[in-house]
Amino acid sequence: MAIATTISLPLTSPSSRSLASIPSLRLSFTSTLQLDSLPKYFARRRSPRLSVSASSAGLEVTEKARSLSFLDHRESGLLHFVKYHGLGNDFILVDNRDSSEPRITPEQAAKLCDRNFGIGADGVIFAMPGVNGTDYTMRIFNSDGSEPEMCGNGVRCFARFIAELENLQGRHSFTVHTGAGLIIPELQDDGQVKVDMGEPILKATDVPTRLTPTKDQSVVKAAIEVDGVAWSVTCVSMGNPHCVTFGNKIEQNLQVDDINLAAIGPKFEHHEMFPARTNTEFVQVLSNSHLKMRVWERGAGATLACGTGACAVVVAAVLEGRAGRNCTVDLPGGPLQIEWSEQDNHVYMTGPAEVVFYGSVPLH
Ligand SMILES: N[C@@H](CCC[C@H](N)C(=O)O)C(=O)O
Repeated sequence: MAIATTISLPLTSPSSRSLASIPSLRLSFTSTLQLDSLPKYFARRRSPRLSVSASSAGLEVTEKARSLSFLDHRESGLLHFVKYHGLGNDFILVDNRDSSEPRITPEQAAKLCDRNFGIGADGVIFAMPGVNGTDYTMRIFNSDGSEPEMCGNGVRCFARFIAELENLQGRHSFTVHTGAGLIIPELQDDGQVKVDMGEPILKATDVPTRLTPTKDQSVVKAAIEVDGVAWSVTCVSMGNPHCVTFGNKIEQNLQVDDINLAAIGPKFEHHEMFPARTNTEFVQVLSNSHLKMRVWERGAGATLACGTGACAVVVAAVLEGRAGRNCTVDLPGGPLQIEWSEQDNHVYMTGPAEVVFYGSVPLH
């Protein structure tokens, strides 16, 4: 995958004026001593810094020019980011390690996620200081500006982002506080990221769903009418709510390629049985260890992949007796390996995360 770096340039062409005469241009910058793969503004937290001044670059800058920096103004209104994707589920990653407040508002996030007027993404993810003894906190805004508790593909991207930002000193794993509790990603030698996604939540009121529990306190193979059709669903929370279906009254075994997601997805998402809205997974069983799914995400619509969704799908498949605890889940963007461990009841997700490009964007 080619990596493009977006470079912010002054609006005035330097060719028409000498560099030093541009009053707003400040020519000092900092750079890390190590050869970083991220641009200079994503400095490693613990790296010593080397200051390169304007004079060492062979250019003169007046005091006045220093105090009236055009780039300073531009910089202060810029958001530096790295775009990542996990199987086509794409995110704008923001280095927010110096503050527990997201650098941008939900409204700004929604604008940046717009695929025509913004950068284009399914969500914005903030890498923040850890709390309660964890190494980091991850927060995320969906592309509609709502804030989910967790994001599976996002946390793999987050892990790769942190590994670029920080000197992990040989560590391959760290702890991440999320709205879904403690999440532990582990960077593997082959570049994939394995994530301990914690325990699934099955109690109906905690998912949350208003559907009447069918088994203990959980909703397994329950009937729900959506758009005039009786669907069979299992509700699972991976910190965020999921409604998993393998079929309905008309089609007991779904052929997921035939589903009109844009039509049916929003009807599930906003159904009165889901007070916090829901993500919905439509699943086809290919074998005892191989599932195929498409997803309609709460706050983001149809996406190419959903990590928490794939985890919920395997939990639902086990509860419905349709598959074993170790599955390959095919999503439109590619496969994820999911295991629901019998030993610790945790769900483990393994999959890729890739850099797409670096950039800076003015904030409005
Ligand atoms: N794509 C994500 C899930 C993102 C959050 C979701 N849209 C929600 O609102 O719960 C994943 O990979 O898990």
